[in-house]
Amino acid sequence: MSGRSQHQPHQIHRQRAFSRSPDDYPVPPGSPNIPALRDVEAEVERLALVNDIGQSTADVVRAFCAYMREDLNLKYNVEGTTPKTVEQALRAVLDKATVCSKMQDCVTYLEICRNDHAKSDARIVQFVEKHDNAIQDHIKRETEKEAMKQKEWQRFNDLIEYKFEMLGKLIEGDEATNELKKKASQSDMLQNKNSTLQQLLDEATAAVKEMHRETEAKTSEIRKLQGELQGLSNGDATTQRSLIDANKRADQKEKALRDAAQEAESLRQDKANLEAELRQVQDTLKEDLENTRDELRALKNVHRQGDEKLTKKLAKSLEANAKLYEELCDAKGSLRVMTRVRPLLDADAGEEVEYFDTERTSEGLGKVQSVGIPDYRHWSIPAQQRGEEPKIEYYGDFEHVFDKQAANADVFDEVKPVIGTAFNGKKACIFAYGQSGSGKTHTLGTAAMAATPEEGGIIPRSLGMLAQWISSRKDTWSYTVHAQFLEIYSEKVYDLLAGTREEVKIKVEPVLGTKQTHHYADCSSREVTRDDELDMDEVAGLLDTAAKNRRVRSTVKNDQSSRSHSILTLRVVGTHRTEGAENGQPRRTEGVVNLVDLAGSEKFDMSADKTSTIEGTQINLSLSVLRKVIEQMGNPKATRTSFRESMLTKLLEPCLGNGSKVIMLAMVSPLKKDYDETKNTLKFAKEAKSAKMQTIRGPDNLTRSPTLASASSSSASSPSHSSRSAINRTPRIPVPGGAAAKSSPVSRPPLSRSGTFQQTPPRLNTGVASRSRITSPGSGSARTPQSSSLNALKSTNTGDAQRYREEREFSRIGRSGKPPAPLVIERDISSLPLSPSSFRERIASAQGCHDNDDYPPVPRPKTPTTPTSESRVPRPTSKLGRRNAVRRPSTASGPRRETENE
Ligand SMILES: Nc1ncnc2c1ncn2[C@@H]1O[C@H](COP(=O)(O)OP(=O)(O)OP(=O)(O)O)[C@@H](O)[C@H]1O
Repeated sequence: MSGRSQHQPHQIHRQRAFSRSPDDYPVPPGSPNIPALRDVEAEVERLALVNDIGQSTADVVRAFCAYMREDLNLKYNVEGTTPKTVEQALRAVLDKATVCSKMQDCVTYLEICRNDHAKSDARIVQFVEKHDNAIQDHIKRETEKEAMKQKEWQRFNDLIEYKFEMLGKLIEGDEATNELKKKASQSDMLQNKNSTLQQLLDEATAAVKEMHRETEAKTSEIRKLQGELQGLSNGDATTQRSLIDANKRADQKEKALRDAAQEAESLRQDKANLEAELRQVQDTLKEDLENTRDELRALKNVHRQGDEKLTKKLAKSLEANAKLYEELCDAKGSLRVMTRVRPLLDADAGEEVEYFDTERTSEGLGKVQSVGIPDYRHWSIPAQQRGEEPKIEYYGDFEHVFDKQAANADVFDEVKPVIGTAFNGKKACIFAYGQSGSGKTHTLGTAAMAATPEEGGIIPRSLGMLAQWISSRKDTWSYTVHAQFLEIYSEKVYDLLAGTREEVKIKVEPVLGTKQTHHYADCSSREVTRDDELDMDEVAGLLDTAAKNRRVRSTVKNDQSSRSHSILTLRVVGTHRTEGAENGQPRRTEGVVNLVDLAGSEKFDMSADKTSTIEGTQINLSLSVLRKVIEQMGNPKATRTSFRESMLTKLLEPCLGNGSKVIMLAMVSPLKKDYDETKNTLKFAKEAKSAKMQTIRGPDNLTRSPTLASASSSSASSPSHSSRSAINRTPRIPVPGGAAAKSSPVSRPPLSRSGTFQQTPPRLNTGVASRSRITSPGSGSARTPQSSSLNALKSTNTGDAQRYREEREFSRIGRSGKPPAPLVIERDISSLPLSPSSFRERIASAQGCHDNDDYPPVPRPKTPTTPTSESRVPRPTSKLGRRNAVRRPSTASGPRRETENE
């Protein structure tokens, strides 16, 4: 407290000093300490400058110095005071001042704060004062507003109340309206009711009126009746009379009733009589019926006996027919040549037509079947200028000439006797020759597509005939048929029925009893019979497969030109059911038919590509070899044959001789542009025809010694011959298609050690130069001819070809005598599409066209099957007329060509 009280005056003083600079303190003149004090002040300033001391401290020192100066000036204004003392005093003061200054600083700070607070308070007070008024105003205004709101609120409440009041009134009004409406509707109803009641009332009134009227009327009526009654009661004669009449009528009716009763009685009597009569008749009839039944039974027995006799007779007559048939074929010759002129097709529109004369009459011979075409080669220009016609060059006399109106059925009628001989155990071969597009495939029926079954060619018709043949002989014969379909393309052989396109190997086998060898295709054949019937589905499937597999190509002449030769071989083995069965040697026939669709002969085409050129060359080469062979066979001076020069003739070798019946179909185009090829084909046909005249002979006749040839042809019937022959020293494989294939019931050797012929493996290539390969489970690979050569040798000693087959069969089956495993045919034709008119239909349709009893064939009426072609080229009446007529329009719808009159 004392310190504080001490410092209070200083404090006040210092407060004043803060506001002064050192210069404000003047140094009293003459003061000895003054310079030292100045130093202190300077030092303080310096220290303050370098921040060694705080500003407040510096201020304190400065204030103190100033104080001291004053003090000194006041107290020590004496000379002699030493600066050292002053300085020490100053230093002590300074130390004290430092402490003080710190305390002073706090005090000052507090003071400042207090001042600031005071200022703030003042400002606050000022602010409060300043704003207090505004607040007061605001409160005042708010209060006023509140009052107004209260007022408004009051008004609003008043309004609401008013509205509620009005609403209540409105509701009351609605209720009143509804009430009114109800009352209105009630009033309507009442009105309606009222009007209804009124109406009812009106009606009732009217009814009452009516009743009144009626009452009045009744009353008047009653009165009237009363009047009448009065009149009646007076009694009159009229009523009496009517009563008498009524009585009479009643009597009459009674009488009529009595009469009717009498009649009914007599009728009842009649009925009883009739019933008795009927019973009598029935008894008599029953008796008759019984008698008739007995008679019928007796007749049936007689008929059965007759039937059996008839069946036997029929079988005999069938055989006699077949024999006659063969004789007919023999009489007609081994090689028969027929020509067919293709009709015009739509594709031929605009083409110039060749003239054909097919009705040549030869003096002394009557009509002969030949083909005449104008010899344009020798039709010189001067002759043309002179108006001369070209000379007609004739080719023939052929077996038959089918003109453009002939149908496939007509062709088949001509060739079917030959096919029939094959079914009966002979060999037959039908081949179609001609330029590309001339109709070979159409005639043979090998194409996959045929618009209708009726267009079916020789192949489907033959199969139809075969089916008929087998079924009609079912009672007496059992047949097994095997089929093989080969294709020769570029001198390579393929199996058309196989799923693959692998080349078939050609092997050579010796012919039993001869020095001959034959070629055969080493591939499997298909059995097409099942349950003693021709399996039509199987056959149709095979034909479809073959048609699909055959190589065809579009050429200038034909859209679907066959680029290969195809050979369908059918081997028909028949076993008689009874004849010889009792002693184990059933009568057996084995026939082969070959149906050959040759590739089209062609002119060399400069513009053709390499493949076509090679193809064409190969085709022409093989055809020329065939031509050469036929020529050699017809030439008695020929010493050799060219069978081995081409694959075609190699395979056809066995069926072109050795008693085989051959038909050549020479196909020609009707177009003038094909003149050269037509002439060429006709020339070949003419040559073949003359070959027939020389009696066709097989290669044996030409190349073998007469002894061997005869041995070959009669080996089946002369068992001793082979033993005489030198060849019995060499193992030989019998070729049943040779002499052994012939039907020879008498000389048949014992059938087999193991069983019947049904167990014969399906070998096909008998009679043609091919041999089937058999694939059966467990039997391993195909059996080759050499594998059974030992057995063949043994059998050769017996001299019987049939026996050799038996031996071979026996060895194939095995010594155990077990029958062979079933034949397995591996093929997959599921992916092949069926043709629109499938072979099945074509065969079935052909089946209905002929039966087995029509031998010799009855010529069918020649109905044109292609009316368009018929209409295109009408038959000319005269030769010249015909010649001119051939240039008529090619199609009915196509462009017409002017008749060219030369
Ligand atoms: N008699 C015919 N009636 C109706 N059309 C026929 C007749 N002959 C042939 N054709 C038709 O002529 C065309 C050619 O016939 P096809 O294919 O049979 O000739 P091709 O001689 O076999 O020929 P390629 O040797 O080139 O195979 C075919 O469209 C065929 O339908």
